[in-house]
Amino acid sequence: MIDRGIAWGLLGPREAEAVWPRHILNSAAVRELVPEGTTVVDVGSGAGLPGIPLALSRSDLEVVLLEPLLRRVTFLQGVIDELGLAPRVTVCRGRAEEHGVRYGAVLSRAVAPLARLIGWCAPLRSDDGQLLAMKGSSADREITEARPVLAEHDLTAQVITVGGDAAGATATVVRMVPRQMR
Ligand SMILES: C[S@@+](CC[C@H](N)C(=O)[O-])C[C@H]1O[C@@H](n2cnc3c(N)ncnc32)[C@H](O)[C@@H]1O
Repeated sequence: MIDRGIAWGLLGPREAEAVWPRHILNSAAVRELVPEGTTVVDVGSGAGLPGIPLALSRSDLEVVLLEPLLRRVTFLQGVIDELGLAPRVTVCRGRAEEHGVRYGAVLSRAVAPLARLIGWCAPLRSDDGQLLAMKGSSADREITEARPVLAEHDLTAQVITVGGDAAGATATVVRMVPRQMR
């Protein structure tokens, strides 16, 4: 699977060794924050991150991988078929701002600065849903920059570090919920 990701240009050749900690375990770490049995959209899924590791580690979730680029959508459909994840996991070709479906968890990793991401993702959140944006060390700065957009959507943001169990990978996630849900 890693070879195929490199062949398809979805992973750098020098990234092969780091795939487990940097991509797969980092992605799976977000499972701690996703409520049981909910619907999830992975916005800008790319090579299936974080949606595929999340779906593999949480069989209670229905996961939609949302991705605008045809080549990546074709790759993702191949991964879903090979891993036997259908119909629980599906791929949808499209852009977040045009998707128009609502989910319990709107997930993203390395897609856009938080302020832009909120504008795309907030309309995809169900009434009791949350936005989960996987970010690195820029999380606090991005929250500060996104304050006007957070207010516009009546959302509050919190930085949470997840993972760090025996597998060792951690992830920094910005969790956004309506002010009254906090
Ligand atoms: C840097 S890649 C990250 C892929 C993956 N999430 C990861 O962590 O490796 C960003 C992805 O977001 C997708 N993307 C860009 N704009 C988007 C939009 N408006 N809606 C949905 N996906 C978008 C791109 O096609 C690309 O696959």
